[in-house]
Amino acid sequence: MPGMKMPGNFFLVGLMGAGKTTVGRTLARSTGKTFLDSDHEIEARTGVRIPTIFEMEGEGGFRARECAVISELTAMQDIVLATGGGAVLNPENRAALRRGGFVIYLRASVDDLYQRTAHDKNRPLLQTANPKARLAELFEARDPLYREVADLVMDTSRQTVQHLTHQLILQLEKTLHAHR
Ligand SMILES: Nc1ncnc2c1ncn2[C@@H]1O[C@H](COP(=O)(O)OP(=O)(O)O)[C@@H](O)[C@H]1O
Ligand SMILES: O=C(O)C1=C[C@@H](OP(=O)(O)O)[C@@H](O)[C@H](O)C1
Ligand SMILES: [Mg+2]
Repeated sequence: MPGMKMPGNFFLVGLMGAGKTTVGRTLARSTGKTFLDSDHEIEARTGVRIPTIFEMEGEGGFRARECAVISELTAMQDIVLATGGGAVLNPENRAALRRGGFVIYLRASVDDLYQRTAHDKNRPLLQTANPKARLAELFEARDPLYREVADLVMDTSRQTVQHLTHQLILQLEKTLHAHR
């Protein structure tokens, strides 16, 4: 639905491999909004990739940078923001997300998340002996936090990115219309 205009910001949350970055980009294109990704923003500001930040500053250093970026980006207008999977861990970030826009939780099964992230070396938290077990732990710990901030929960299992984007736009139109 290119050219269709909807008001406000859309923020995507969910685990690694949920499709926040991929779906966020297509959703922005379809709604005429600016696409931003908190991880890309952190990489642009530091000049290094995410794994290097984890190596040099630990997860705590990364989270501090993520919090600063989320605070800034959630105050912008007419954007689609793909957050990093751990952004919801910080209550400040959760408040900023809820305050600044319409929050969409992209949900997927652990099996799907694992398949989508298995060959990617850019997620330091999954560089373990058993990344699938790690994803299952993260799912357990974070699913309630994603639900807490979400205005809309979208199941992404066995759905193409194109189909999901289309479904999302239909859902958003319906929800935003009902709240008018
Ligand atoms: N609905 C989907 N179906 C199949 N593959 C997907 C889907 N969404 C994302 N992917 C793929 O999964 C990988 C991770 O997607 P990404 O957008 O980086 O997730 P996130 O930003 O949530 O970690 C990418 O290779 C992407 O092409
Ligand atoms: O879940 C997490 O804690 C993380 C998710 C990553 O983003 P994606 O969810 O886009 O993979 C990235 O922010 C970092 O590796 C930490
Ligand atoms: Mg991403």
